[in-house]
Amino acid sequence: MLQQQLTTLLAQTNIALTEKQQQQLVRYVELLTKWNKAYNLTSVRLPEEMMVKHIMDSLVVAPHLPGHHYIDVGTGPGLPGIVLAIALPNTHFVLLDSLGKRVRFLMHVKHELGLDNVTPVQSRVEEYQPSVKLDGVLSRAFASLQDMVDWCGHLIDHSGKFIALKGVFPSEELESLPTGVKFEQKIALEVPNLDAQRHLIILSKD
Ligand SMILES: C[S@@+](CC[C@H](N)C(=O)[O-])C[C@H]1O[C@@H](n2cnc3c(N)ncnc32)[C@H](O)[C@@H]1O
Repeated sequence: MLQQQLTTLLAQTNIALTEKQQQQLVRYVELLTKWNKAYNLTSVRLPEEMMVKHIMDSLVVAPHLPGHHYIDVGTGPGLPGIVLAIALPNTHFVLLDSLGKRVRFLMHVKHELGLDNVTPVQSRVEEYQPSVKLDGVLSRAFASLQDMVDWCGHLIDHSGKFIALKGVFPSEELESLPTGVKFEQKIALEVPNLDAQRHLIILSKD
């Protein structure tokens, strides 16, 4: 049933996934549903709702990630990082969260899905030092753009990007960006069966 729903949703996008990738996404929703009861991972309880609000909402970011090394800051249960790691198997994602139980869940998902391209890390982002040069810092439901830039500035150099998944276009947040950072691009995202605005906001160092 979840597989059928995923197939129908994917048909409304230009994202092509193999059967294995689709099975991994379905299994991830099953794990989220199972462990949500014990770990309180997301306020979305129903798997069919997760498929739209979490899986598709994260998946539509995949075509907009050039490069091969990203960090998902405040990833929680792995959103968008786990979904993107499934969709982009040649790209590596550090999945960072300060909460131990969420990172334990991510280790379990990594193992269950055989995801070699994710590294779950428990740390406050301000204290984390990447071991490789990162192409971008991703975030979803994490912080204001200003806080994201303040807390994550040390993670990227001038070629890296800050990439935030937002709802309503964050005009006020963009007006109060810290100095040394510039707005590069906004991308309006279409999420099938989701009646809400979604934007990708891309910033870089000035
Ligand atoms: C609202 S949740 C969003 C989770 C996920 N990105 C999503 O879209 O569902 C924010 C997450 O950020 C984490 N977080 C907040 N401040 C943090 C910090 N300074 N460093 C690392 N993680 C942080 C929290 O533990 C929480 O899991």
